[in-house]
Amino acid sequence: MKLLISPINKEEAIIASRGGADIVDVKNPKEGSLGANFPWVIRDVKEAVNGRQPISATIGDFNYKPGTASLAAFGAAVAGADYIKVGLYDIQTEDQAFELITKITKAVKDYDSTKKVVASGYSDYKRINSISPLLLPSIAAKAGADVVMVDTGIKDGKSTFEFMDEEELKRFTDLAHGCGLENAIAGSLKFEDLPVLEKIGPDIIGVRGMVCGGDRTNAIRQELVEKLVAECQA
Ligand SMILES: O=C[C@H](O)COP(=O)(O)O
Repeated sequence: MKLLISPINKEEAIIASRGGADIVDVKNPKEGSLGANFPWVIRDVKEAVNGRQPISATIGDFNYKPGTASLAAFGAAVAGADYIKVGLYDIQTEDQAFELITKITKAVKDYDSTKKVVASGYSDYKRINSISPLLLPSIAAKAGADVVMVDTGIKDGKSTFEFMDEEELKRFTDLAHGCGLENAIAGSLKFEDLPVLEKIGPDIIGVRGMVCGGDRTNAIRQELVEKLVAECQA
């Protein structure tokens, strides 16, 4: 399992990078679960990480605005993100999801076909009235994306495991792999979730709170990143 770690600024990005993250993920929690950060922050992080890891950047918890989303995705790609992540937040139908992901993918891949698009659903989709993440793999594959992800939409400390059990997360993983996509699982994951995550077998796990000592409003701690890297390699 690769480790995607979500710093909010350059200083935290350096800590995540030094600690051994596989992907350094730039986001802005003040603007939501997959809140977008500023282009200059993405650029700063890219420069600070200096090629040691790929950079990912979130473009927001989106509603059905394919034009706005594709322009944001293009901006994140130009700013240096290798992975461009969109959250399908206020998306109610499969057609809306398909169009949103298709346009984002076109915006990114026309610019640089090596960049990867990550389409994220939410494990707590029922409480935010979004579509089930289990619908995403086939839609994202048809739309040309590379990775499907699940995260929590509301960051109130409730974990993805409170909304989707091991069997559902395994189904999500198998569906993604069956469609030729990579998948990622995130959402207030804890160290004690690692054994079950190993069983589920996602390609990537995404964390912030876990490496901030349990409270994602605190800063990322290098020793916790190192501990996570060591436990994932054990
Ligand atoms: O992409 C990963 C998220 O930032 C996870 O954050 P969290 O572990 O605090 O829920």
